[in-house]
Amino acid sequence: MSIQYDVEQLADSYGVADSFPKDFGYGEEEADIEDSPAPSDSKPRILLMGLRRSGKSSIQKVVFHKMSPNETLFLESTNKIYKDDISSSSFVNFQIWDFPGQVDFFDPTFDYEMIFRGTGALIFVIDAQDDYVEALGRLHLTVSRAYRVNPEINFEVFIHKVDGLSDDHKIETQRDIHQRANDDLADASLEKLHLSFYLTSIYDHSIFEAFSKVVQKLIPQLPTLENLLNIFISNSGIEKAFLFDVVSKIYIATDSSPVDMQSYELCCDMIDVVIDVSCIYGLREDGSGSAYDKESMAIIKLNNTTVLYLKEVTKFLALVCILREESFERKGLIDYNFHCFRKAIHEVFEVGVSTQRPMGSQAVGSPCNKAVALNGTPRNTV
Ligand SMILES: Nc1nc2c(ncn2[C@@H]2O[C@H](COP(=O)(O)OP(=O)(O)OP(=O)(O)O)[C@@H](O)[C@H]2O)c(=O)[nH]1
Repeated sequence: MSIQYDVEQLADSYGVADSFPKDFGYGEEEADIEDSPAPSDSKPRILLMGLRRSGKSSIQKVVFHKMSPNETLFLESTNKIYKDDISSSSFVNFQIWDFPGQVDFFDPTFDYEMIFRGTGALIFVIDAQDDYVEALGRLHLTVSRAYRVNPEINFEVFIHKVDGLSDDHKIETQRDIHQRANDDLADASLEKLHLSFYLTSIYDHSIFEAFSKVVQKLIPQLPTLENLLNIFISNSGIEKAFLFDVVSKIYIATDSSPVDMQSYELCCDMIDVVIDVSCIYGLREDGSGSAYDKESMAIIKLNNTTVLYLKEVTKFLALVCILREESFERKGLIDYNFHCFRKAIHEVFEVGVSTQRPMGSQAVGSPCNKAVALNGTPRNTV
């Protein structure tokens, strides 16, 4: 039995008009994209805002630059907006803007309208170990201003540094912040402004999980990716599958069964192991080559009859699956289904690329044929 028919049909029938991501693989498109990248300022943004020392730079460094959490203790205070373009190394085709806590961005010389107009998500970081009354005031001011400029922004609140709190305290803090923030919005007649809350810490996987959810909301192809994963796992006897952005360990999609933190952590750890081993033993003698390429795959058998299976999907994406040992006996079937799945994923994004380039004349990412949608995701103007 194979899933070839289903997934191909799905990919074919999916009229992708969006260009996310700009670069998903190898070959021709890549050269064009490299040749004419979109001006970095026109890329959709994820803003990191919050009071001083709330942990904004640490989040960005840990998630996108592999900084170890302990090293963040030595981070200096940010004193100007730091724009981080991570799209060259990651599937996540966004700019992350880290704001210095002390800047008054409502200063008249500060063009906040321009900033909010091109924003996909605004992450407001609140230090849960500190008194958060001032932070709540600033949260309200920030989101209400941003909402007036661009109501399509996703507003995400990271209740951060929860590693220092007991489980009960965490829940109580979240409830209290949720209640007060929404009361403030109701008082300002902004009930339509929706805030999403996450408990996060850089000392565990919660920050990666929260960032995954933020990024997923900005991926127009998400429902298709989920469908493909559902079809793949149900036809292959797999229990859970994540499509990972390898560099950041953000999962950009998973099947529709619930995510439990332990499975996610296991898969993250597997990516670390594969990349670390590959960096040490996988490169050529002169140090050339890549730690992650088309050949990348790994199988880890755990002592509880669970198997972890990782395979390369695109230059930036890996599929990591969790399955029982007995299902893994049908590895041939799984590999065949994976082959179809991989092809479908490439097609999903290829459709987006080809609809962007009539007669091959326009490079993907060219500002001429791409606009930023209201929610900040790249959108085809044709
Ligand atoms: N316990 C704990 N400490 C954290 C966490 N995240 C960040 N920190 C610490 O918080 C301090 C401030 O972090 P920064 O990332 O510099 O904060 P910031 O919001 O960028 O600060 P400004 O640049 O001044 O706006 C550092 O000492 C970090 O180590 C966390 O999840 N848990």
